[in-house]
Amino acid sequence: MRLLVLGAGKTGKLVAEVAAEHGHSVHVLDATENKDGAALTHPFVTGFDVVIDFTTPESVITNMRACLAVGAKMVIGTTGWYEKLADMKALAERRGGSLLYGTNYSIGVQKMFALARYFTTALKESGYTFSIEETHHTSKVDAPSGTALTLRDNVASVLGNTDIRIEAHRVGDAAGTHTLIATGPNDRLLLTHESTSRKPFAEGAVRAAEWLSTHSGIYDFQDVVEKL
Ligand SMILES: NC(=O)C1=CN([C@@H]2O[C@H](COP(=O)(O)OP(=O)(O)OC[C@H]3O[C@@H](n4cnc5c(N)ncnc54)[C@H](OP(=O)(O)O)[C@@H]3O)[C@@H](O)[C@H]2O)C=CC1
Ligand SMILES: O=C(O)C1=N[C@H](C(=O)O)C[C@H](O)C1
Repeated sequence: MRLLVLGAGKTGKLVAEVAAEHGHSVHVLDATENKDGAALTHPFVTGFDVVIDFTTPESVITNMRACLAVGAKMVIGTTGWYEKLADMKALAERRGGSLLYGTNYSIGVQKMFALARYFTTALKESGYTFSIEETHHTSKVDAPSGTALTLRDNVASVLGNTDIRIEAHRVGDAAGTHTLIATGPNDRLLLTHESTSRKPFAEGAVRAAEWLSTHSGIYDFQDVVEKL
């Protein structure tokens, strides 16, 4: 597969490494090479099977506008842009582009979402209230994390309301820790996922790109992860 990786930061670099390990041909564009999406011309983008984006909440919108408009297939890892999700879906539909987006490509976190639904179901009738804490590195630009928002959606789908507080912490180089807390009058239950490496994000994103290369449409990673 011919892969274009946008972003050569902490995660983009790992995505390129993993994709090369999987035998794909990989081209990476950093911020200088792709300022304001300048590199994403029609002939350039259509030379790739899938584009993977790990950039910033601002750049990813410009990148999606350029790539989806020419019918490209995109896997989006970047978080913090979801107020534009409906616009991007509409663009992809209009122009025949494919879009697979996910707040967390780690399989462990995807399992946590399923466990969170079970955890909430088991505790909701017993008077517990639910909250979320997330901890990331100090250079993270969005808060709360995309994963915390998806975790909240999973809990809310069981509770029937979104009354779930999220507390965000920024500490050192933390790769990402998410905890769902159920608080009762006399005790607390905690469900925690702690990333000890960024590699699983890259592994999941490359697997998502491999899957998307043979599918068309618009997908949330959590809805297709079991099919990869
Ligand atoms: N869904 C998931 O599983 C995961 C999602 N993420 C998300 O991915 C995003 C990136 O995270 P992370 O790698 O940690 O961040 P980094 O800051 O380490 O990397 C982002 C990189 O993108 C570059 N960049 C900015 N604009 C462009 C552009 N137009 N074209 C190409 N490159 C560009 C930046 O360059 P410069 O610094 O020079 O501006 C930077 O090197 C974040 O939104 C994060 O939340 C992260 C991990 C997992
Ligand atoms: O910025 C990060 O580092 C991460 N971002 C994603 C998020 O916002 O949930 C996924 C992971 O937690 C790492």
